[in-house]
Amino acid sequence: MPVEVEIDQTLALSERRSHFQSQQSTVASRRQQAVCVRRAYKHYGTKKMRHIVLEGLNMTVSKGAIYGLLGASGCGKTTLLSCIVGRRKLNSGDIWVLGGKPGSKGSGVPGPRIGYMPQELSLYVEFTIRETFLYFGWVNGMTTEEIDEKIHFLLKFLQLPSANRFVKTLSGGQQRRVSLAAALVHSPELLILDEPTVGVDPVLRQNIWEYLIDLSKTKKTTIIITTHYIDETRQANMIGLMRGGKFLAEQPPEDLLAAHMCDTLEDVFLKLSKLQNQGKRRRSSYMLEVMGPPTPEEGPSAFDTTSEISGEYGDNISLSSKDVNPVTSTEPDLPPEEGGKWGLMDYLKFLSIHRMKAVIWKDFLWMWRNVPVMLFIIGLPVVQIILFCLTIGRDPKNLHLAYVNDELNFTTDCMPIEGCSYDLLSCQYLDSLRTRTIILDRFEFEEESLEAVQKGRAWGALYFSSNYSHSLKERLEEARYASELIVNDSNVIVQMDMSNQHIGHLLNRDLLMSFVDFAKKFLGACGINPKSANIPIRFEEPVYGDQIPDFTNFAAPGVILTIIFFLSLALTAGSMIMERKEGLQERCLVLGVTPPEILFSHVVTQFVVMALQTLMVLVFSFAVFDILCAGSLLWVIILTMLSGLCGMCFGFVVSSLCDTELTATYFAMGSFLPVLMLCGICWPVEGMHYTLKYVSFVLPLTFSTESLRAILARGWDISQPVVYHGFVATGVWIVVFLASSLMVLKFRKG
Ligand SMILES: Nc1ncnc2c1ncn2[C@@H]1O[C@H](COP(=O)(O)OP(=O)(O)OP(=O)(O)O)[C@@H](O)[C@H]1O
Repeated sequence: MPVEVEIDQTLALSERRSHFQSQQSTVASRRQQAVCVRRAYKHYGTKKMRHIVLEGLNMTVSKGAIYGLLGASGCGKTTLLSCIVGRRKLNSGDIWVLGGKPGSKGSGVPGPRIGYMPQELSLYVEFTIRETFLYFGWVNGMTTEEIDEKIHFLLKFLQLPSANRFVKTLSGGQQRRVSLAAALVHSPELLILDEPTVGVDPVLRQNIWEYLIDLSKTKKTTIIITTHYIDETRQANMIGLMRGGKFLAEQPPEDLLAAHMCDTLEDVFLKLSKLQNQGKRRRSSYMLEVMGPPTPEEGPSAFDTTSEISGEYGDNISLSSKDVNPVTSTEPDLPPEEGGKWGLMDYLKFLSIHRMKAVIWKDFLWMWRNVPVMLFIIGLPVVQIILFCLTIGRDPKNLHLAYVNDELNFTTDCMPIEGCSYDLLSCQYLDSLRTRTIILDRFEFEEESLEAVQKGRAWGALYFSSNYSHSLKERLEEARYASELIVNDSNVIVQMDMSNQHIGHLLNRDLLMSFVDFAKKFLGACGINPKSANIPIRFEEPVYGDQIPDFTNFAAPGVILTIIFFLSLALTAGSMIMERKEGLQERCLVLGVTPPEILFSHVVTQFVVMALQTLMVLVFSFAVFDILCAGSLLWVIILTMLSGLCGMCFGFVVSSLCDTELTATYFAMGSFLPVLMLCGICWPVEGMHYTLKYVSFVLPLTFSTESLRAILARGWDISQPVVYHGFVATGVWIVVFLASSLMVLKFRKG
């Protein structure tokens, strides 16, 4: 049957026209509605790959109405709801919610005027039911007594088990009911429920609907509900049928059924979808079908396309002017129409104590419920510092050196020699080498000892000629008259494997120092001043540090700061991304918790963890492994904690930029090595390519590492520029990271 005939049979032309003509509205009248959406346009993706989700959509939800938002999966319902609660922005078009523009100053949206049950569970499953209600109630400014009163009713009504049951131990359906209850707990003016009846048995589903109807009648609560059980929305006052981001219709259910002569709303949806597919549902043609042509008196402007009709713009048969609960003069004052821009002072003013308390309590409770995870997080830096102290900077021991000593027959060994003896000086030198934990492997021929080095069995080959002792004696006694042959034969010939810089340098040092030791001992025994064995440069006690500097002490400041910085980064980014992925952050933001409140509560809770990590790391570094600390421990603690705070703030940036743990991990890993290499942690900045030095100066750990090194090795205090530069630079980075993450959190909501 043709469409126009169908509709003619159900609604008289004059009646239909009256519905449409009453739709003319002004901004003032739109603001009187609970929700009013006009010409909403929203797309995702880039210009090339644009995915249009809402296309000129109009929607009107009267105060106190139950509005069923129906449509196939992916048609844009959740997107529309996110725009309504102020968590996404339209690309164009207008939305008024409870009289104000969502997200504008003074609109109260997002905020406790709204109760939002998202599609995902969005609950802390480690909490009990009561703790869940306490959290949502406190965020919304309720007292514990008020919440407890409400819990009793909600548990009974939603057939939930004991309030002390953990959410994770509930069935899927029970968990969704807890989520629904969390949206109801503070009795909001506008309830937005995204598929609240999934997994709920038919009897309970009917109870929920009855409760919603009661709420809308007695408390004038406006309810927008999406569901896949289309026919349950017969009980709604108004239905919006959405398809492909457009409204096929926006009418009371009984009118829809009557107009399309269907028994079920599913049939209506199917019928309208077919019409849309045939391209018939264009406003220009369909308006004529529904309303008839304008009379000569009305003129062509009667159906002016800019006039106000709810439903899909230019593509609807809305009768939404049928107010369910007409607005009366007793309505509360409307928020300012244009809220104005949020300034810094507004943010500070909106740091609410009760919300901060609730969020901080929630974060601590989460930690308490995840004790093994927290122990791991606190224990991890300890393991890392232990590994560092046990592995990095210690001198390699038991290195092999091959030698050939032609002063001896291969069958005879060096015998101990006491006193001033010029015999077998090679043996005396070798004894001195052995005291340095070097393993000496004797070979008969030079080729064999060289082969041992070539095959990697020894780090160097030493050769003593057959008249080594004699030549050395001659060289000492004849000095300037010593012949070339004498000088050559008195040398120990050394061929090293220098492929490993550290080991090569260490053995070179040991070979030289062992010779000095041997010479001193020998000269002393022969009544000559042993000091004459020293090279003629006298190294006095160093001003700072030890005569033989230790790589552990050099690397420790950078390593301590890196451990604390990156573990704080990981903890913060991880927990923020987890909250966002599970919809917990979104739910929090819809309730009016502001980004600064989320950040500050994370700072407070994670600061405690970071302080414990710092304490453990410092105890192990200085008390257990005796890393040099010549300066004040107080400055060390403050600087380390500041670096941890800086890492946390960097974690905020990472988590606000990355959507998944994987991208955050790549981000963190990608920044780890550059920081390690460029911040002077494992090699002095002075050795870098000069362009990289400038890069190094704008990285967060460069100044702090230098500062900590100066405190630990030189014992300097905060009055020294090198030291206070580290504190100032870290403070600046904290501010930069915090500000950047706040900006990203504010603007990155689609
Ligand atoms: N952040 C996003 N980026 C890109 N596309 C998105 C994003 N969010 C949603 N979409 C797309 O927009 C369309 C509408 O999604 P939306 O979640 O609003 O649908 P829906 O009607 O709520 O679906 P369902 O009933 O399955 O929840 C979908 O095609 C989805 O893939």
